[in-house]
Amino acid sequence: MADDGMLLNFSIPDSGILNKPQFKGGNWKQRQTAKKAAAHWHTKATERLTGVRAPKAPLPLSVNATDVNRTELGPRPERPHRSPEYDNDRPAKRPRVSGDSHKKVDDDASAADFRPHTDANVVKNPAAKQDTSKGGKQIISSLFSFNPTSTTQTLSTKPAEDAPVEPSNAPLTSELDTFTSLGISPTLAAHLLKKMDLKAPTAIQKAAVTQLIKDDSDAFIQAETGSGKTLAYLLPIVQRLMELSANMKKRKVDDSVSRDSGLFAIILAPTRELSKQIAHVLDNLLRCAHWLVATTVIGGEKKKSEKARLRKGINILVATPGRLADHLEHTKALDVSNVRWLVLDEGDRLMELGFEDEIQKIVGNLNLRMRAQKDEASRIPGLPAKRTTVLCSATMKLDVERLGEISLKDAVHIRSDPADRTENEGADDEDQAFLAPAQLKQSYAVVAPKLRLVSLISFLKRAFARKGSVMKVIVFISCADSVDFHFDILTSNLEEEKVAAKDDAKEDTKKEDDEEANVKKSKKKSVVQSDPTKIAVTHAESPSLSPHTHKVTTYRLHGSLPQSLRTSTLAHFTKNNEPAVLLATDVASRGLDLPNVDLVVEFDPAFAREDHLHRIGRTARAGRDGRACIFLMPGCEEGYVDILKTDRKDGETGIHIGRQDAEEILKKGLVTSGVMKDKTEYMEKATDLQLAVERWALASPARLESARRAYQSHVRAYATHVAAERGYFDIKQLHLGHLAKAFALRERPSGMKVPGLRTGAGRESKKPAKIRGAATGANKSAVASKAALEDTKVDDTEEAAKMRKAVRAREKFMRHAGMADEFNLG
Ligand SMILES: Nc1ncnc2c1ncn2[C@@H]1O[C@H](COP(=O)(O)OP(=O)(O)OP(=O)(O)O)[C@@H](O)[C@H]1O
Repeated sequence: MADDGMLLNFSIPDSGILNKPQFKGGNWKQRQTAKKAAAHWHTKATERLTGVRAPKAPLPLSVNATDVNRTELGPRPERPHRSPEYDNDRPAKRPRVSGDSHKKVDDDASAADFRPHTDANVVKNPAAKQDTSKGGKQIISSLFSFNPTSTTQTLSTKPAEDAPVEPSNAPLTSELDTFTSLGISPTLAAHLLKKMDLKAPTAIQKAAVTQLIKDDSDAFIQAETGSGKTLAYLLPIVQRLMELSANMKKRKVDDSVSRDSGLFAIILAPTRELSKQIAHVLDNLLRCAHWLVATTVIGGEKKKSEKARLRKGINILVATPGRLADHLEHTKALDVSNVRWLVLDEGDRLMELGFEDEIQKIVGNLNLRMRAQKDEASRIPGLPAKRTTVLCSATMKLDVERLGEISLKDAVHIRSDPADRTENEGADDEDQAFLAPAQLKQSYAVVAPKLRLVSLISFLKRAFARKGSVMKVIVFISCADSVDFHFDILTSNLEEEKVAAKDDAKEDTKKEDDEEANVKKSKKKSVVQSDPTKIAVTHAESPSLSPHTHKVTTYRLHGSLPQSLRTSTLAHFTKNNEPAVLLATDVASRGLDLPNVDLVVEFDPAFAREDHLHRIGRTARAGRDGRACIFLMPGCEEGYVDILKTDRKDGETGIHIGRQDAEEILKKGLVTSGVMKDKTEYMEKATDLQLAVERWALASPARLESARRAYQSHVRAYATHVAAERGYFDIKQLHLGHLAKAFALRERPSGMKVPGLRTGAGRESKKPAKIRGAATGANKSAVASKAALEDTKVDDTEEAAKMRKAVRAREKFMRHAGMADEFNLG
């Protein structure tokens, strides 16, 4: 019988066509797994039978009649098929067009990074994606996508000139310019030559020594960095005291000057480090006049032992203002009635750090004691009747004038003799003395925020690649937290992290959706290094910077470290004859004379142009060669190059400042073979490095906290550029999401919380009042400062007010960031 047209009409019972299996035995987990597997198999089998796709949850163990009948009505509209990876790969937001990304400054920035990847924007990291395996949302974005483009890229730069430049701060070369020709005694001159290896004076020494030996007028000394200002004021003081001693001997009034004869000279310096350095130069000088005794009183040292030294008798005192004012009030043994020389070194810095009150107190006290002594007529024979005050400062602006009013009377302005210097012809008169040394080779690197960290590592790797080419490097970073973070990164073994990252990448392609496995894997493979920010460690070998041939040591220095540690760190860095890099805040920018510094890197630009000149002045000292490179981000920061160019006039075009791009830095630093396998090799290496750094940070909560802290402090510091320069460093233009990547962070800026410290540094509405205020201020002043820069007629008082405002903002920032100690307030 033909069965054509015959209909089978049966329905499937509610209980399903397949029986629900019973699971017995094993533990709970095994039973659950078996149950799930059976359910899955059951569903698939039913689907095959009925042709209907079962809804995902809850999993039915049977298909009922209604579902079958539905097939007659037409299939239920199906959801589009989603691959298991779909959830991970799906962009969280509509992708923005490349180049837009830097415009939006909130924590959205991070989200903007995770967009569907294409070959064009992703090199290695398979898609910028959210990774939830480590708890909390993480954003793993590509390093090379959506970076802002340089605004000055197309402008051609003048090629570097090979013509040798005459050093501007070197000792004079004329045979007539000797120390004795300036009035220095043959004994002292011989000591300078034989014991200190100083053959001839520098231009500023010639001018200052001649003036200060011949008369007792007050003086204002202004000269460029590394030109020997310390000896310019120390030599005449020691010479005069040696003369005094010789005269006393001749007259047989007394044996000679000894430590009991009284305190004759005080030198005030803004920082403890600088005070110690001055004291060290002085001690070297006094080796030829052993009867003269010098000491230091500086903040951070034990007052009791300082008092004991003062009681024993002192002739020359080097001090920080706070500590000296304290001793004047509380140490009876400190008699200042014989003080005839007062030196205020780094005067602008003294004022910037708010030492005005202390200096006023000190000067008042000295005046009072001198007047009292006049009445007693007990003056040491030969001791000048008048006190000479010498003020050394980079600039003669603003607060320095005020300091001059407090301390100087009819001062002589001492600068390098123009006849000895052929440079600077076009420089304006006021700033003539404060310029970068002529022989210093300057450059700038345009690096997008995401690429900052890998670029820094590459830059340093390249610098130390060949043994002996670069011995010492100083990297300036805006705040202590950031110094700590970068120190931890550079002293960690990132290679091990890279291996772990590669293994993970392979595994990830196999089992991308297995979260549980990922968590276990990351726990197992994360190489747990020593915990960061162990305060006692201030130097360590840097595996990522050390080539096979030699080791590179990384140091850190900032004001939050205990004084003893700072002193020992500087001493270690100074004595180290092997390649070394010092990561430092501006605590190392002023006056410090660290030998053999070949290169200064301003990873974070200075808060003001003057600070920049002081920083780069740590190299190219006393006629030696030196290089300096400043990192700038694409966009408004690039305009800062114009400020750098006005530094020293060189014909009509200004100085030549070389330019480098991140791409070039990464290629040179990471592709060590020198020959790239393909065009993207450097990108792969940079991505590996970045992943290693991120993995390093994720390996311990302490590291993550240190990274967040560094990031937040960095953002805060960014808001404190001086008003006149805030147009170039506009916090509103700062891409916080991209910047977070340079701190190894995979979090949205708004989600960051650092225990006990700052809260949210991302979304504007969530910013702490401090940042909000600063950003708004920055915004307003950006307009004002741009106008100020354009308007050359801005008067001094207006500029002074702006500068004061900026200084106050910076002080506030320092206090807020727990950096009051940054400048060693004595
Ligand atoms: N006449 C000289 N001949 C050779 N070297 C000198 C001479 N005078 C000083 N120096 C060296 O020059 C270096 C810089 O000196 P110093 O620290 O006094 O400079 P400075 O002008 O105070 O710099 P800064 O403005 O950065 O504080 C020191 O290493 C010092 O030994």
